[in-house]
Amino acid sequence: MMIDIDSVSLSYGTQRERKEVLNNISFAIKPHSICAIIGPSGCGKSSLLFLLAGLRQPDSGKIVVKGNPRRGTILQNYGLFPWKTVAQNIGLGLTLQHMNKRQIAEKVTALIAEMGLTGFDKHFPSQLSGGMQQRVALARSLAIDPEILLMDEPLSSLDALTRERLQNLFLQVQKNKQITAVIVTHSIEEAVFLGNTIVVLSERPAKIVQIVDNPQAGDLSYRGQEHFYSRCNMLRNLLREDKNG
Ligand SMILES: Nc1ncnc2c1ncn2[C@@H]1O[C@H](COP(=O)(O)OP(=O)(O)OP(=O)(O)O)[C@@H](O)[C@H]1O
Repeated sequence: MMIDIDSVSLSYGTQRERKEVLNNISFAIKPHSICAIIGPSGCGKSSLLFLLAGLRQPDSGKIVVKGNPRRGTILQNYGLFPWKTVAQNIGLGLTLQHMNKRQIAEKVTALIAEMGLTGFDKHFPSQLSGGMQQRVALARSLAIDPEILLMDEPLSSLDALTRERLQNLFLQVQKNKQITAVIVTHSIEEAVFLGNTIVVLSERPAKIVQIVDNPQAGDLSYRGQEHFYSRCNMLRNLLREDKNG
């Protein structure tokens, strides 16, 4: 296993006013696979991603990441710097690693082309559509050649077709570069299309409702298949049962 999440619990607040967010969460993520995390709004998905990114520590339990992989993270709202251009935003991680300027420029140019952003390198984020900003955020996290990519709603607020195009693009990159990815999503279809494993969380405090094995994920033709719809329905029922139950 690449990542082992073992009996993890987390709360916010003080002793007197504790808000329990994650309750005894355990699952494992295989190398080079995609794990989708889905659950009701506010249940604790982003908090779980924060723990995986090492930005926060659990109250109890542990998260073990094998080796010392390079981790790329895309937090909600893409985290782009508005005063930096597309090229500067994408090259940020490399600049921080003190890579030389020529190498950064080469890598950034290649990523800009890969993400279909050619001609926009000198633009600022505010001059781009939401979908383009999300591609910049994806390019920035890919620039450091992450072995693990952690993403919080990276494709939200896109129209359906742009979202599907970016999902396809992401799948191709993830396969080519053998990335282990975790994606937090509100979208049942996205979880089923991308997630080799789908972790279904309950209302807060989030417990595991089910861990769904989804071997067909990663196949670009999956969306059009009968089985895709039955998987989506199964997931919808799991989420609904939890809400009603
Ligand atoms: N730093 C914090 N301090 C206190 N409470 C917090 C903090 N961060 C998140 N919370 C609360 O913890 C709960 C879980 O938040 P989190 O963002 O993890 O949920 P989520 O499932 O990602 O939500 P959404 O689906 O709406 O993005 C929410 O009730 C939120 O208000």
